[in-house]
Amino acid sequence: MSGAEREVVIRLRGIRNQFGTQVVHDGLDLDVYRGEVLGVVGGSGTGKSVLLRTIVGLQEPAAGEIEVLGVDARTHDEDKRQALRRRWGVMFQDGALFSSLTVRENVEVPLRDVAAGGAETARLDDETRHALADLKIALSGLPPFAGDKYPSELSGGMRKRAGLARALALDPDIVFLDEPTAGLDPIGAAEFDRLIRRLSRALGLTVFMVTHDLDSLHACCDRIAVLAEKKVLVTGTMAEMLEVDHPWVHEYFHGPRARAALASAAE
Ligand SMILES: Nc1ncnc2c1ncn2[C@@H]1O[C@H](COP(=O)(O)OP(=O)(O)OP(=O)(O)O)[C@@H](O)[C@H]1O
Repeated sequence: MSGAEREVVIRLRGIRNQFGTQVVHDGLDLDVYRGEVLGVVGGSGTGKSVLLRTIVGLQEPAAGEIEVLGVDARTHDEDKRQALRRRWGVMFQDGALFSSLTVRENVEVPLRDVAAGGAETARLDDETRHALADLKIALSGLPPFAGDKYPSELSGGMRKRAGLARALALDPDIVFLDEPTAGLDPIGAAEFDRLIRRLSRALGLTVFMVTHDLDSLHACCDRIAVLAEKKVLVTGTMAEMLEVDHPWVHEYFHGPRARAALASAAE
């Protein structure tokens, strides 16, 4: 399907972010299509995490338009913003789990929030909420016993899966992942990549993934967006990235690590 026929679920236009005199983004545009896994890459400090935070409303841009699922994400209508927030899930780098809650209780947090918001799920009883949480825990590839564990009792990889389970709690249209494979060993990272790919395909999830991991780009991303020069410099498939004539992009996609990732993807 060509880009013109696909549904745009995230549309950014003219985004500007700055901290004091430091301009991180200026005139940044990006379209993300429904059902795709988009990998967002760029040098350190190019503003990948700031971009993610901007889309999910944790960072107010100095300028620009943000449309998510057809809704103006910068609307001042708090009800609209809340309704939109329920349609995406976010997994931060360290999982950002509450350490005093079990994994199941962590996954239940968004389900409780929805109930508190008085939406149609307000009648969720404890048993249903537990069952829904357990479903997301299983979907994220965790064993059933993980639900009763506290985050500190889990491995790094399991904590990430728990963070993913929480991000999936409300059956989101879009999942935002901030460096999901950082800190995982190569086997754990490859398993996580496969999980993301499977979930995206099975659930029709759109995935916005900030990553440094070239293996992940090969294994699970449909498209890649490169941040450089304060904007999205280029978007395209991995094959298209190999053709881009820009010093950072060339070094990144042709350097020794890229060659190793390409070789292992071909195995
Ligand atoms: N809350 C903040 N206050 C001031 N400066 C910030 C803030 N958040 C981010 N920055 C700055 O914005 C720039 C981009 O940060 P960001 O974390 O998005 O980079 P990144 O591309 O994700 O980097 P990395 O790959 O190293 O994680 C950095 O220079 C950072 O110091």
